[in-house]
Amino acid sequence: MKPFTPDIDWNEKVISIRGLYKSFGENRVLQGVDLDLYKGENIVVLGRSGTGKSVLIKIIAGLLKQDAGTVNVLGQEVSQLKSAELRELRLKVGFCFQHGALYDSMTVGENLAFPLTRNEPGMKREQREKRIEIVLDAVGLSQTIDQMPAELSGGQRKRIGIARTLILRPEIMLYDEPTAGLDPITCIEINNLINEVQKRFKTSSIIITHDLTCAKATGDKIAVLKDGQFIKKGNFDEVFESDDELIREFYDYNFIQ
Ligand SMILES: Nc1ncnc2c1ncn2[C@@H]1O[C@H](COP(=O)(O)OP(=O)(O)OP(=O)(O)O)[C@@H](O)[C@H]1O
Repeated sequence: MKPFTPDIDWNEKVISIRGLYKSFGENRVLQGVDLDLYKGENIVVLGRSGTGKSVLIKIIAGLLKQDAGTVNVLGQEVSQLKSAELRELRLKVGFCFQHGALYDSMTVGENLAFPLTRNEPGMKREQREKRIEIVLDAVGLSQTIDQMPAELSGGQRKRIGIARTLILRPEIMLYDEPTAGLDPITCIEINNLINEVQKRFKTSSIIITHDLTCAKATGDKIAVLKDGQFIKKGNFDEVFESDDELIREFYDYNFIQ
């Protein structure tokens, strides 16, 4: 299990969700979700494919609108924000997409510079280069600055995707399936990186996954999503020491298949 994280501030919630509902036509995806993320905490949202994990983080990032319920992020009610306010908030909420979402025609350095030139146009070139240096160092890939994304391995692309999110210095990181499609050793490296980012950049994170090894390594808390609701929350041992049939089923599914 992940060692105790001393830096969590239990007095400050950075995300607070109450009574969240979201359907697509007849497909009722989220049916009364409550969740609190504290400053400095990593929460893993665990659930099988199609349970609504991505929908949840897209609502948090203001990319989708809920049908009912409240989503408070860094003190602001996301659904009430005007588009300029939402843009401001999104700079503080970094979204790490499943496939890294890098631009194939740009070098790694250009991919990293892009969010800065777009969102902080007044920034001096040296400052931009310094920021790029810092995030590349943080993900351990300084040597790739002039490479094209096609020349990188899957794991390296994920790292650069994380660096590109970090470059705007977000307070919250949302990781969408960070270990999907990676071999077990690379998964461990990504899990370690997520924990290093938490420590070094003082971020609070929601990590969505169906990878129990990732959940165990990165989650200060695990929240298991099933049938549109969280059926269990707690640290890894609290969740998985349970005799609850739904939890056992999920555990067995991960380790047997
Ligand atoms: N924009 C959309 N329009 C219609 N249905 C959607 C939309 N986005 C998601 N859904 C549906 O919502 C459900 C949950 O999708 P979601 O992508 O959140 O699952 P997930 O838990 O992240 O799964 P996975 O682990 O496979 O990524 C699915 O049934 C999906 O088809």
